[in-house]
Amino acid sequence: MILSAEGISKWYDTKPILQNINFQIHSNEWVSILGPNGSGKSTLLSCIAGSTKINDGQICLKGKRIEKYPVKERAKIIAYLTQEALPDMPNTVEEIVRMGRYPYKKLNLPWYQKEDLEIVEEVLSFTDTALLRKRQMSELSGGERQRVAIALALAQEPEILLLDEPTTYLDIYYQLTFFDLLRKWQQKKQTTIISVLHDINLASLYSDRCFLLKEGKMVDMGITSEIVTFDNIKKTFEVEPILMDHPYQRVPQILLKGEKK
Ligand SMILES: Nc1ncnc2c1ncn2[C@@H]1O[C@H](COP(=O)(O)OP(=O)(O)OP(=O)(O)O)[C@@H](O)[C@H]1O
Repeated sequence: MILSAEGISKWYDTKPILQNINFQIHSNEWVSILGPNGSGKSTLLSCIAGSTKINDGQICLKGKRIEKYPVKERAKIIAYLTQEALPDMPNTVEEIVRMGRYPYKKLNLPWYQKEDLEIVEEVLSFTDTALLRKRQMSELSGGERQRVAIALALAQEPEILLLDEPTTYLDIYYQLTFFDLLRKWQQKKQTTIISVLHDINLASLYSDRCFLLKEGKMVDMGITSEIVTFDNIKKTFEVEPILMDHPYQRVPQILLKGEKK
């Protein structure tokens, strides 16, 4: 087990945001966190990243409480791609992706060793950002920025990759390319992926397990095909979906009914 949460709760002022959340995540799993707007998904991810302090319970990373890790040590294990796009920085794409190697910088040695530059090349090519390497962030489109942010996270070579709505700015070509790429990366590097997703169909296609959150509580968790059910979707999102079996992948996919004109 690489990560565990025991009875975690979070509140702002007196408002409960996460209530008594428990889970265990194993190495090399892909877990998606699903739930309606405001259900606490991003907060949960931020707590796992160690960026938001919990008020109760504990989160353990490789058997040690997350708050005990020095930031640089934690960054070697966890990369966290937040919902906010990368800010405009006066740097080229290549320089930004190289920043992902910072946690590995050794005292009294230059920032980039040969292996750092090799991994930067690998992620630039993996994320299809090599052609953008000399461009400034301010010159990039939303989707291009998103791919640079992903490249930066991968350059950290994390054992756990936390992704908060990673497809927001991506068209369907890059959504699929990105998820296929992540799966390849996961197989190659044995990465554990935890993603907050709104797209239930993508979650169903790519995740091993799903957590279903509503109003800060865990409604259900388990193997994706057992979580993406009519009853769960209705109960959690208050929408009645049509559930279909994907003709090739044999996983559940949802269709929305909508009103006919
Ligand atoms: N810093 C904060 N201070 C006060 N309340 C907050 C703060 N951050 C989040 N919240 C509240 O916590 C609740 C959960 O927010 P969170 O962003 O975790 O939900 P979410 O499930 O990721 O939502 P979405 O799908 O809309 O992104 C919301 O009601 C939000 O307003």
